[in-house]
Amino acid sequence: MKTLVVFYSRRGTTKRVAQEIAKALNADVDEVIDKKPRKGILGFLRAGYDATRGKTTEIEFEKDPSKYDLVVIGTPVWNGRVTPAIRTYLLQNKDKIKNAAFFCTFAGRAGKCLEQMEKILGKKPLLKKVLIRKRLDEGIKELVEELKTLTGSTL
Ligand SMILES: Cc1cc2nc3c(=O)[nH]c(=O)nc-3n(C[C@H](O)[C@H](O)[C@H](O)COP(=O)(O)O)c2cc1C
Repeated sequence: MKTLVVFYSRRGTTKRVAQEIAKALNADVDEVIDKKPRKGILGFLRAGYDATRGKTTEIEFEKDPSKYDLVVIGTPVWNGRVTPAIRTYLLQNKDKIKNAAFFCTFAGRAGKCLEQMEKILGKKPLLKKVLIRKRLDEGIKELVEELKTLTGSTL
């Protein structure tokens, strides 16, 4: 059963989750790069604005999701929403994703991030998980267990 973990991360939190679950599941990892500058105060402000407006962006990634049975997709929450990078990834790859699982990392309010991802993909993910930053270790442990159950039984 081939699993790919795809993520976007501005500050490394979502990256850490993606790397740890990929290791635990023996899965491949692919980082989505947002070509728009997101660093500094201007980058931060633009990030929130673009997420709120539902903007797409220019992205780079390497792996072909159609080669996998399950694609786990992770994003930070920006203004209660999915990031432009993962919005764009989902739009570009929705026909190539057979089965999806979603997770997001956030500081205090996950908003409608995961619901947005589901809507963009156009089908129900097999699993949805929110991970609050202050209890990240706990969240990673739970997510790994849930994904192991999923990959052991459903696929
Ligand atoms: C532009 C911007 C908007 C954010 N909006 C929210 C939000 O609405 N709710 C929340 O809980 N956290 C919000 N955060 C915090 C991030 O979701 C959180 O720190 C996340 O874990 C960062 O992931 P990363 O380190 O992979 O970039 C926001 C962060 C940024 C940069």
